[in-house]
Amino acid sequence: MEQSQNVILQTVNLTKEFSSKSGSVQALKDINLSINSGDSFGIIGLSGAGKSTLIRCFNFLERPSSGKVFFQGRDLAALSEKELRQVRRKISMIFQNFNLLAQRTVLDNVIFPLEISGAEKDYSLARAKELLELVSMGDKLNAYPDQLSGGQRQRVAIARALANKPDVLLCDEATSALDPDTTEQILHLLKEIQHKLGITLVIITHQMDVVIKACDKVAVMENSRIVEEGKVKDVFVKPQSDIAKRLIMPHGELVKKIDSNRLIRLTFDGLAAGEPILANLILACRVPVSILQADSNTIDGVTYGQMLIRIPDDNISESRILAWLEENNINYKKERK
Ligand SMILES: Nc1ncnc2c1ncn2[C@@H]1O[C@H](COP(=O)(O)OP(=O)(O)OP(=O)(O)O)[C@@H](O)[C@H]1O
Repeated sequence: MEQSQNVILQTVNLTKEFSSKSGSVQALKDINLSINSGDSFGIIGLSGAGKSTLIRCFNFLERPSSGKVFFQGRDLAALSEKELRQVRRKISMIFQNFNLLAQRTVLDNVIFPLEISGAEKDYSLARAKELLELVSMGDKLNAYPDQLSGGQRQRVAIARALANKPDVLLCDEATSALDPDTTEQILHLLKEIQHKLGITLVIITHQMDVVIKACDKVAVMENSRIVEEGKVKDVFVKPQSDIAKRLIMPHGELVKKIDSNRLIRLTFDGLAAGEPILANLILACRVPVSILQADSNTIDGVTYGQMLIRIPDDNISESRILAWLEENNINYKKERK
């Protein structure tokens, strides 16, 4: 299979079907995805979209029903069990519920995968200590998992996942059980590790915030398919699919509740975000406008924002406003109920 040298993980026409007593479920349909080495790649979707199944196919914890998965150009289906075990060491994983061994200390949890891979004792001890320093858990070597907070447990899980020097770290809702501050710290740690170790991150989440904070690229999943893919800032500023729009600005319920059909959503990029767009619009068009919801985020040091506004309920005001938005190159979309 031809692929760019930079591609580390690739799926080609990947499908996965589960059979159960109540019938079969198509968890993945025709997934074609290429992840480059060093990327921080987000996969976002609502519950049941197929994200976990997809990430589990990346290291063959789940075998595809059809299609291919390539890791560093190697077709995983063609590997022996032994080769697959070696590949799995290079594609490690962290989880929402941390999956630490409760009877082992922090240090022994990190040593565990090194024991399994047959590493020498002295090396394992030194490597585990070094990794626990890296995740700021060097002072908790002898603690047990149930003596730690969620954020600390995830730090230990990250250290453990790095033990065998993986090329890819798969993160399955790794921050979903954490509070917002701890989430931020863990995402910061993951980014730091990505830069320091040159590792590829694949982050599964249902939260757009996580993608914005930690990823450069994103694929949006819905009903077992990838419906949109691109750089995070492009998807954030101009989401194409309805599901991406919902995930970015979940105002569907709000729009339904508002007694007006004259709603406009503005999306603006870094250049415009600092400018008083609304004040300028009101001054230029001489119409009252109210903000119903506003949200902005900083990606790569540039602010991107969205705003849902209500405009007066008459055609003249509306056409004046739309003309002004066009003239000023501001992205907008009329929202319908
Ligand atoms: N082992 C299994 N047996 C049967 N059905 C399964 C199995 N694993 C997943 N599914 C089904 O496949 C679909 C996709 O599930 P998956 O867990 O991949 O979605 P998800 O996007 O990760 O959602 P969540 O965040 O809720 O886990 C769902 O309909 C789910 O019920």
